[in-house]
Amino acid sequence: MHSEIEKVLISEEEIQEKCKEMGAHLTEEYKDRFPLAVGVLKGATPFMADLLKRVEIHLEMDFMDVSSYHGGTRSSGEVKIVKDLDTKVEGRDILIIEDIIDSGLTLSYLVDLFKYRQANSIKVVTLLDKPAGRTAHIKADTIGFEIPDEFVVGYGLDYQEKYRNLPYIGILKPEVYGG
Ligand SMILES: O=P(O)(O)OC[C@H]1O[C@H](OP(=O)(O)OP(=O)(O)O)[C@H](O)[C@@H]1O
Ligand code: HPA
Ligand SMILES: [Mg+2]
Repeated sequence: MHSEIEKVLISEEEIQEKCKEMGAHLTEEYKDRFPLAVGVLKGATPFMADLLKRVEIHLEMDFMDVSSYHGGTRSSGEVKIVKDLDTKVEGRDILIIEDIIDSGLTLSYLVDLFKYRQANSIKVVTLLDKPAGRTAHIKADTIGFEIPDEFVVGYGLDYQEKYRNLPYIGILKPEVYGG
């Protein structure tokens, strides 16, 4: 698996350090509240697990599965709900947890949905932001790393459902796409 990676963009240590930093920030931001942390399946799961271990307040966790890439390197432009939340959103402080914001279509879909469901507040924390990919006009409130316009894998991010279990963020060798 590692031999298919051309370059490590963000190391495991850098990710863990960032989770500590962002966790401390969220602890402060949500003190005296009971937010609903919404993990966006499947990509956000490693980040959500590491980040929330660093948040020192009570919170509730739930998951939503939306998909638009269907395993490939480009968004289909159509966001589909595969699994909805089990929790009521009305009146809640929603913290959306994402691995990456690229075109922004997934996030803008979710923010609109939670507004419609009458959340009290909606904030977004993302590990990666790829501003060059943006087509929807949307920004995260807390960003771990800004990355260049490259397709990345690892730490939840997939290519054809593979590489999610790498502990770092990397770029694939071009021949991996060619095959
Ligand atoms: O800003 P966007 O262009 O919408 O891209 C970001 C979204 O795309 C990926 O999910 P994907 O739809 O591939 O599902 P997955 O998490 O199951 O891989 C990623 O995990 C984000 O949720
Ligand atoms: O760069 C990416 N890699 C993997 N999945 C993605 N989904 C949006 N952008 C990406
Ligand atoms: Mg994906």
